Amino acid sequence: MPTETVSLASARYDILVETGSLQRLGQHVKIAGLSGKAAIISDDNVGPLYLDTALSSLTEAGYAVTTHLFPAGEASKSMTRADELCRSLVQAGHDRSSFVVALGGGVTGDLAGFVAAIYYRGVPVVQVPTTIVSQVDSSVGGKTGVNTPEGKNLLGSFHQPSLVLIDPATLTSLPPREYREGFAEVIKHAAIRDAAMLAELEALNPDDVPPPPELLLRNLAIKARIVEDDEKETSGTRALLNFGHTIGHAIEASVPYGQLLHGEAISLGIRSALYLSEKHSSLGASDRDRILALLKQFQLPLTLPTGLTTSSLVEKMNRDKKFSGGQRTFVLLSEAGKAHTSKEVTPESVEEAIELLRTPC
Ligand SMILES: NC(=O)c1ccc[n+]([C@@H]2O[C@H](COP(=O)([O-])OP(=O)(O)OC[C@H]3O[C@@H](n4cnc5c(N)ncnc54)[C@H](O)[C@@H]3O)[C@@H](O)[C@H]2O)c1
Ligand SMILES: O=C(O)C(=O)C[C@@H](O)[C@H](O)[C@H](O)COP(=O)(O)O
Ligand SMILES: [Zn+2]
Repeated sequence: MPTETVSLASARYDILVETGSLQRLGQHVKIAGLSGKAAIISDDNVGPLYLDTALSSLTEAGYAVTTHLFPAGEASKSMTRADELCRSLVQAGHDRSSFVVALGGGVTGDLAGFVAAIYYRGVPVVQVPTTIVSQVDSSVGGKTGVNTPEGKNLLGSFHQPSLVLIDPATLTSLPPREYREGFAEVIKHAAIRDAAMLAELEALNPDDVPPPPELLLRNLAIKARIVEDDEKETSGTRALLNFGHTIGHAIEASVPYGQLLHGEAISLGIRSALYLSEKHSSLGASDRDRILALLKQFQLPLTLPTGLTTSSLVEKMNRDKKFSGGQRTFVLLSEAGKAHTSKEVTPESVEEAIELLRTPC
């Protein structure tokens, strides 16, 4: 089976990508060495579609399984839902020998991963991602957590999965908007590390679902290598995965959670980050236009929703986890495929980069 392995000082795990692999979840979990009772956490869109398959496969492999559903959507990435899920696991008799299976998109992966990170001070988690965002990005690397009204992912923990099992066939049930939003992260990976992949994405028809499994595998491998370099975002390499997120997260958190999908907010953030890259790094207009054209190809938004003031976005942005001790760090491109962090971006440029989003593209 096409596999990537993530090797960290603290953990080593496989990412398996194969059509139909959800039916063999139990076997793969066994090979990964997990024992104990399984708690599958999923949302109420994904549950009705894939819970039976996951449950049967784990049961056939000899696992006792309980299931825990929560309401779909970004608003569920909250401490309240994490608390409810933890209590539901306690009530279902899970103890330190249990493990969590996160079955769903990035919201499920982040929330269930966070539950696993804190449950009885930590139990293993298996990530079974079912969206583009989660298959190429959120299931890999161990960032788990929840939002607060003040900002995205402000509470959380690094908790690496024991296994990531990707079944690209699950993407066929995604509504078109939820399918396309994921390409913001796919394009981000190519933009920061692999200019050649931009051409492959240009050749992709957004209506051909699912995308080639090998493209998913190579795209998530970009993230896996960065995480191996800097697991906990301490040296600066992992911060590159935040390209487009500084302003993007501020926008996402400034409208009611879920109004803008994560990838849609990141598309806006990428437009701003391209502007800053031209102004404060060496990004050329042709690379900028190529990346903007790709975002358009996947019908991602490039203009701000109405009613957001620049000052309120700047205020939200100042809580970004890359900013500390009064130092503002941005991720810029020097050219397509090459990213770096910079502390040179001025407040005036940030305001311009936000104002730009009020103009058509
Ligand atoms: N931890 C990380 O490194 C990381 C990376 C990227 C994004 N994220 C987080 O991921 C979240 C966004 O993830 P997302 O875009 O997958 O959102 P999501 O999990 O909310 O999924 C989007 C929608 O699609 C539905 N859905 C999921 N899979 C489906 C399927 N196969 N068929 C039909 N419907 C399906 C969901 O129920 C939901 O309504 C954000 O909270 C973001 O912050 C985290
Ligand atoms: O894994 C990472 O590191 C990323 O930055 C990936 C991002 O796509 C993702 O949205 C992540 O959750 C953002 O991290 P945060 O630390 O800014 O919350
Ligand atoms: Zn993201």
